Amino acid sequence: MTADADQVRERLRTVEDPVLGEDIATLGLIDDVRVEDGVATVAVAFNAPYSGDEKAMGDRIREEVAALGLEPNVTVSLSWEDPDSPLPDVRNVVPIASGKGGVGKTTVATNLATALAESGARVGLLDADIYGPNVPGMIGIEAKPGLTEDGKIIPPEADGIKLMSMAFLSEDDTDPAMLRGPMIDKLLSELIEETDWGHLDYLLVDLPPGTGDEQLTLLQNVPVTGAVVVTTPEDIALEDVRKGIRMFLDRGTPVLGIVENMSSFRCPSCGDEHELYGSGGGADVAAEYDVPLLAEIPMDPDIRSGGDADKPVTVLQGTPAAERFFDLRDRVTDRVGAVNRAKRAGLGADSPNSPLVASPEAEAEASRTATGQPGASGGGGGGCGGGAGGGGCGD
Ligand SMILES: Nc1ncnc2c1ncn2[C@@H]1O[C@H](COP(=O)(O)OP(=O)(O)OP(=O)(O)O)[C@@H](O)[C@H]1O
Repeated sequence: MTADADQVRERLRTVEDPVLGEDIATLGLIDDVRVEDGVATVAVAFNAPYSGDEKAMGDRIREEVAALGLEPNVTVSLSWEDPDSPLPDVRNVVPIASGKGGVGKTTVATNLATALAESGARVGLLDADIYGPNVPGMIGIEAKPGLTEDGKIIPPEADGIKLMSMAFLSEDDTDPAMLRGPMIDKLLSELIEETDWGHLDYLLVDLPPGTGDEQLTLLQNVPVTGAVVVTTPEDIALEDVRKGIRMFLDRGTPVLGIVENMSSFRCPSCGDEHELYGSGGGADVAAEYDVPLLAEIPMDPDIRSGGDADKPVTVLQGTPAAERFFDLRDRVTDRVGAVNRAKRAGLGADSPNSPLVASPEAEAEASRTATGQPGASGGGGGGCGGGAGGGGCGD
């Protein structure tokens, strides 16, 4: 006798989520199971294409279905997507931020974009650095955007990455030095919403450095999945990175993790890595806020020459630097997956194993409430409760 949909569902209770610590059925990650003509179609609420964790769970589902004598067909359901999003065809928006300039934010954004595209993901890169839009130079895109019949901007494409940049607007009368808050809001919103991105798995946004208006505009206007915060190991940069992390957490936007760039110097002659500015700073800040340290990228002549030659290092495969960016890609996609699944499962920051982190402000509010002290905010804190159905963090 062939197994029915209920038996398949029951069997899928043996498939554990490697991050959230429970099985995918209990977490509510199975949207639908149908059995027809010996084929079991299982629709899962995964949303991080090319995540190793999600691929592994997909394989486990296939194994269990096959063990019931059925042919597995695993599909990804997107029923939880927010139909009101200005970017309904973009699965994940991931800003790359830094507390201060010059720490390698653009280098990380371009290399991560290239590494994602290399794995087969559909990738967009938005260079939102109003004061120094340098992504087109770094990535080697010379083409200019076009226009669709209905007036949407068509982003130029290179190495599988669709790119929009403030630099494309600089030929008109837009002098960045003259831009003020509302104009920046308008330009950034236009760049995001008026671009015909098509279907994207990941839209990376190279934010301007700092914790000001532009960053907040982005957080208000698009549903951000989670941010990557870039720092160098020096103390001053680490103080800046704290501000950057708090900016996201206070607004209920998940932080995917920290990248410590230029964490050491890779000597091109001997291949050894030497620590120039001390070590462990990025790891300490990551531990302080309970977010992962996603990568420690050395200062590496391959990276600089890659950027200067208009080719990110991940294109120049086989270098030690390129490997670091491939590892970063794998950590980022897994974190994106974990954050989305936690939101879908309704696991807030206070749930064990949740990848979501409460903001320091929300924690302080919670402890004030617990000790009966009057609270400072009337709005219930930032937090990241994240319910199913596309609500919660980052929206
Ligand atoms: N790991 C690295 N090894 C060698 N050079 C690096 C590395 N990271 C960044 N650089 C170089 O440092 C310079 C600054 O990097 P980048 O432009 O990425 O910084 P940024 O944080 O985006 O700066 P800004 O805030 O000014 O936009 C570039 O010339 C880049 O090639």
